Order: sequence, then C-alpha cells, then structure tokens
Amino acid sequence: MRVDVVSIFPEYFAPLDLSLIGRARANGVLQLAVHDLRTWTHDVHRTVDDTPYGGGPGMVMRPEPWGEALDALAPAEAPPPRLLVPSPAGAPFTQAMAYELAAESHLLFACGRYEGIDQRVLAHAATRMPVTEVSLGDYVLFGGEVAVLVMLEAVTRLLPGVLGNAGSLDEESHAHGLLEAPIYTKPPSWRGHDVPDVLRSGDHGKIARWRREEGLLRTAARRPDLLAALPADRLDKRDIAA
Ligand SMILES: Nc1cc(-c2cccs2)n[nH]1
Repeated sequence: MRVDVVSIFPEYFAPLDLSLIGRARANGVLQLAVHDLRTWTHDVHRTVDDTPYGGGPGMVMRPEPWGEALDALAPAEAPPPRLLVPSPAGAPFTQAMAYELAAESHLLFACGRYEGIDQRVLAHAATRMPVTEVSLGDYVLFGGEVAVLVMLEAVTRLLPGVLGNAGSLDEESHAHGLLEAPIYTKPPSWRGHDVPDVLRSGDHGKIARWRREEGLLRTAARRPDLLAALPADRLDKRDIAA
C-alpha cells in the first residue's frame, strides 16, 4: 500500500519510523511519504492560510497550495488515490472503515490546520478521486496530524504480514462488532485476584463460550450502541440465554 501525507508539520510523523509501522515500511508492505504543504507555496513567506470569507475567528487554509499538492501526488495519468481528510465534521472512523482503507492501494491524507481547508479543495478533488472527511471522535484537535497517526496505525496493522500473530485480529475488540473478553496471564493468583478457572480448564469449547459471553456482557455494559448495531444473525439463542 502506498500512503502520502500532506501537512505543514511533517515532523509530526517521525514516530512512523518506529515499531511495526517502521518494519512495514522497511519490508515494503507500506510505502509512506510525508510532504510539507509549503513545498507548493511560491511566496517568500510560504503562506498557506488566509482570513475566512464571511468573517469569523481564525484562518483558513488557502486552496492553491493544496490544489498543487494534490495535482502532484495524485497525477491524472495514475489511478486515483482515496483522499482522506480528518475533520470534526467527518464520518466516524471505525474498525470497519480501517478494514475498508486497508484494502485500498493508495491513500492520500490531507492534514488541515487552523479553522480548516477551503472547501473547494475537497470539491475539486472529488471530481477526480474518492474523498472522505473522517472524524476520530466528537472533540476538536489542533490539526489532522494526530488523527492521521491514529488512522495509519489502525490501517497498517491490518495489512498482511504486519502483525506477527494475525489470529489476534480475529479476537480483538470491534473485530466482530463486540468488545473483547478480559484477558489474563501468569501467575494464576495475584494480590488475591485469581484467573477465572475456566481459562485454566483446557476445555477450549468452554473457554470460547466464556469469552463470547464475557464479550457480550462487556459490550452490553459499556457499549450498548454496538450491541444494538449487531446484525440479528450475529446473536444466537445461546447468547440471549446467557
Ligand atoms: N475528530 C477530529 C478531527 C479534528 C481535526 C482535524 C483537523 C483539524 S481538527 N478534530 N477532531
């Protein structure tokens, strides 16, 4: 997968040389390039923002540098990338979207700052590539960079060969729309707290049922919205009896 990121703070992405993302880049699973938006400015001050039409606080990111950046990174003669723009006004980023993005061959992230990017940048981009404004949650960040780091981690870990134990993807929270069950390791008893006996029983069927029931109970207690969103066929009668 190819990923391009455009930001006025490219140094925000230094952490992407570390850990599993760093390894994915080293072994070619992920080709990542971070670009400074000011590359596409031409004035002595390398200006990327201006005052908002209609008045109001703050500044708006000018369309011209973004237009030239997207022209350079999504050339007309190549298959178009998917443009992702973090925004408080975006569609919620979910594990389902992470899987969707992991199937793309080229992602292009635009990191907004200030009050945001002139809307015409997205409107023009949408004439030649898929554009998705994405929200990480109902809170406001200084800029899109942190959101892109989160999305890149969530997507990269789904790419083939990135996670050593790909099986863990199948059991983790949100893998099947539910929260995962509690997990334990040695010692069997610690400060008066014991590991549930079933997990030490060696009965894999019982263990699988316990984990499913515990995941359902957690989901019902902490995220009833996820339970309500489950397709009817995902909850069988044994679950309801639990
Ligand atoms: N979910 C979310 C995204 C954002 C921002 C993206 C770009 C500037 S602020 N805040 N909150």
